[in-house]
Amino acid sequence: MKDGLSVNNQGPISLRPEHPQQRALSQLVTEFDLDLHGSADGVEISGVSLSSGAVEPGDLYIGMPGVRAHGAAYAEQAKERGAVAVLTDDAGRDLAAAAGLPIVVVPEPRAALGHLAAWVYRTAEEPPTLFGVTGTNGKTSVVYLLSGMLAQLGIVSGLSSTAERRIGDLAVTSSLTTPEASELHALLARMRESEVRAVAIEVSAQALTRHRVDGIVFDVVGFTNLSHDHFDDYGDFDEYFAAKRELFEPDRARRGVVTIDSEWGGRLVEQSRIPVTTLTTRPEVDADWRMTILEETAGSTTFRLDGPGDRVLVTSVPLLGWFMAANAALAIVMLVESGVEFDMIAQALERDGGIDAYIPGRAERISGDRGPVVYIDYGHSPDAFLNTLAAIRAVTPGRVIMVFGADGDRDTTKRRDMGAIAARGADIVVVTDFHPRSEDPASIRRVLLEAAREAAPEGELLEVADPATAFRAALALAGQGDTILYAGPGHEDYHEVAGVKLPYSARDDSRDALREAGWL
Ligand SMILES: CC(=O)N[C@H]1[C@@H](OP(=O)(O)OP(=O)(O)OC[C@H]2O[C@@H](n3ccc(=O)[nH]c3=O)[C@H](O)[C@@H]2O)O[C@H](CO)[C@@H](O)[C@@H]1O[C@H](C)C(=O)N[C@@H](C)C(=O)N[C@H](CCC(=O)O)C(=O)O
Ligand SMILES: Nc1ncnc2c1ncn2[C@@H]1O[C@H](COP(=O)(O)OP(=O)(O)OP(=O)(O)O)[C@@H](O)[C@H]1O
Repeated sequence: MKDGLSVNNQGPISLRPEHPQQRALSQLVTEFDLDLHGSADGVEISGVSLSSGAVEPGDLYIGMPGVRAHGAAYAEQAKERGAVAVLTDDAGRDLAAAAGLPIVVVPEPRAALGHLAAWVYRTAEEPPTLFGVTGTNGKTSVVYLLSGMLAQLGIVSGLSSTAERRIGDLAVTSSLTTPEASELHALLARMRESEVRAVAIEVSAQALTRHRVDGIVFDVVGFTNLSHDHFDDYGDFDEYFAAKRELFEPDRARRGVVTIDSEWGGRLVEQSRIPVTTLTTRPEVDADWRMTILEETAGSTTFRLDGPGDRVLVTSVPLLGWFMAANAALAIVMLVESGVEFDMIAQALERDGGIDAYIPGRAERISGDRGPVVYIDYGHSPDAFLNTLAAIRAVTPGRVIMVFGADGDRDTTKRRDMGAIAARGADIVVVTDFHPRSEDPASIRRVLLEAAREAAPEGELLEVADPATAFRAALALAGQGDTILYAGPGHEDYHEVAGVKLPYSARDDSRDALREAGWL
């Protein structure tokens, strides 16, 4: 494949090693004491894939049971693309038989995948410094802030986030927040080829529940916060928290940094079984590290970080909102916990006049010097709305206009809170569609509109189904001094309606709208 990029028919391109090493299937079977059917003689594996469309020659194809299909049913397709063996469960053995490849049977392929992929790609041998970030909001931001500061420190780094997987200038768009373990270990192997010395990885609750980070021991893990999201996957806060807490276990990480602004941070410190350092942004909370906001503007946030042993640093992030400073502080403490000298960090940031980081689609300002300020954001939870709206209000002399929707086929219980928070925090609310997927878009809008109307009966409320038209409606109402927050689409380049991904980039289209209006 061109430049070592592989095409996956179920998602975007993924990064795999350009010079894969071969390992004998027989050795894998012995090392993991696996149940082999067929002969492993002379079979050499050079990669692992769980999607038939992403298989490359030499791959071990993982036939995994899924929600819609059993992956073993695609074993013949995998063979056509060059798979040399199949790993599946009991139910998959017969399904995969027609491919005529050696079959390894394990009770639960997903649970075996991480460790097998680590072995095939040799990612446990001399790994780079590994940072993992979890929490409801702020993961992507912390990962980019870590990556930005690592570059400022002269350390070659890579990252895996909801937006992109990135190695230096090479970036591919992500489909999942945390990739499946086969893809993650392939990415790490590719990073090793590029002599990456540190990697920042966003770890979702689903990744922990679904074994996507198995086979990895993080050097430092960080926790941002926990608020209402993903109650479709986890029944309540306790279950959701328990999934995230997994990252703070000795088999997953060596040290942790926990933001203890919320009750959940405190609980994590109590329950964590690895050594943790604490961070707060709240004056009344006692913690090892403290972040204090010094100045907030529309384009940057200046803060002070105080740590043990009279360590003090004053710096800024080129991003909106106290929470971005909190994310930056977390990233700095994670660097310190990984062994980087605090003074070196302070010197690099002072030399460069602050933290150098660009985060695609996170409160990203797309407007120019004239006209309303416009931010495109990825926030899609009540807490993200609350924080971003408060940050915008603090720097907006005029009116705050918010455009948003709620995604279909995802946690429906957060919608009313999203509608109410938007109506209370903005002067004008424009409810639009945002990935309705298989749901009726009008019903989603109705819930948001009703909640918004109840929360702010006097507020100005518009309903515009089409996102591009909705943004233009907001822009028509905005002038100099006003701010538009378009929350939801962030970095994304599609709008998913009834199972079809239609091309739509809120960033590009909204820039076009600003041009049409003469503001750019
Ligand atoms: C509910 C869930 O976790 N689904 C994941 C699951 O899909 P599935 O069970 O439906 O798979 P399936 O379609 O039945 O197929 C079964 C198997 O056959 C394989 N197959 C299928 C068809 C084919 O032609 N060839 C083939 O090989 C598939 O690769 C799969 O291994 O396995 C797929 C392959 O890895 C994942 O992409 C998919 O994640 C979906 C897209 C998803 O939305 N997951 C969400 C819940 C998620 O993980 N989100 C978190 C958090 C995000 C956040 O913080 O906001 C994340 O980390 O992204
Ligand atoms: N520390 C924080 N506390 C509260 N809200 C935050 C914080 N950091 C970011 N946010 C809000 O959440 C939005 C999403 O940020 P970010 O993408 O970094 O989070 P995330 O955890 O990666 O979410 P996802 O996994 O869905 O991408 C931001 O645009 C902002 O509105």
